Amino acid sequence: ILRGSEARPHLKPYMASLQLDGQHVCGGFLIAEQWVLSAAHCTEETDGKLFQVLLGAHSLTEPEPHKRLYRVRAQFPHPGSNIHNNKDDLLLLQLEEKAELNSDVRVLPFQREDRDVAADTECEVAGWGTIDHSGRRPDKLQQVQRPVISRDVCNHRTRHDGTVTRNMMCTDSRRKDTCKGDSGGPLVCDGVAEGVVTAGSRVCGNYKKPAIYTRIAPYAAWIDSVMASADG
Ligand SMILES: NCc1cccc(NC(=O)c2cccc3[nH]c(C(N)=O)cc23)c1
Repeated sequence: ILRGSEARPHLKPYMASLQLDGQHVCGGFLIAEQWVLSAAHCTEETDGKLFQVLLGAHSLTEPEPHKRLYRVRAQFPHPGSNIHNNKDDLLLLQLEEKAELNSDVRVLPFQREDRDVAADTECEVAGWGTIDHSGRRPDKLQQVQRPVISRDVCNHRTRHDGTVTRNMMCTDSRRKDTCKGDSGGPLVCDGVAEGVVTAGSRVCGNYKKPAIYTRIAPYAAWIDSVMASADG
């Protein structure tokens, strides 16, 4: 998160850190006791290894009362996701066991009504992604509030030039923005997860490249079917 602020500890108890060998790679969030939603692009450089999922954390390194690392039983990238574009950039992770829910670990509801969030709506995004252009990484969860911009503005030829589909949404990226390592985290508007951070053009903090999110509502049926079909 560029030019955000430290989140109030454990006030976003749905936040997950997807880790490999103890390193934060991507964000994610708890959508059910045994399920985390993130971005399919996060698996690009994992060489087939399964993530571990850190829940209940504010600091990535300090001991905290309800912080716990969960193993992943299975990972389900959306079948339409691919490395060449941002389409269907969603990843479902089934935890080895149900997460223990408590004051620091909580499920976040996601939007099921497929209707665009109005432009200028202020939404919040959080993550342990890079906090400056030198790629510095935070120890503590960061957050930033960003206004939604219309798909038409986001698709202007000087911005994302028509690549933003109806299954995506955008927020203004002037100065304050998402960045490397924030992918997979939720865009929360009025307490509901409306989108999942995607790297898009990978650019951070440049108003000409608004942040792009995969809208969740169009994928509610896919999410429900994967959760229903997986064992346990
Ligand atoms: N503001 C939109 C936004 C949201 C989330 C992430 C990103 N930016 C990256 O993720 C990124 C940035 C720079 C070099 C990078 N290299 C790689 C990579 N996978 O090799 C990713 C990146 C941008």
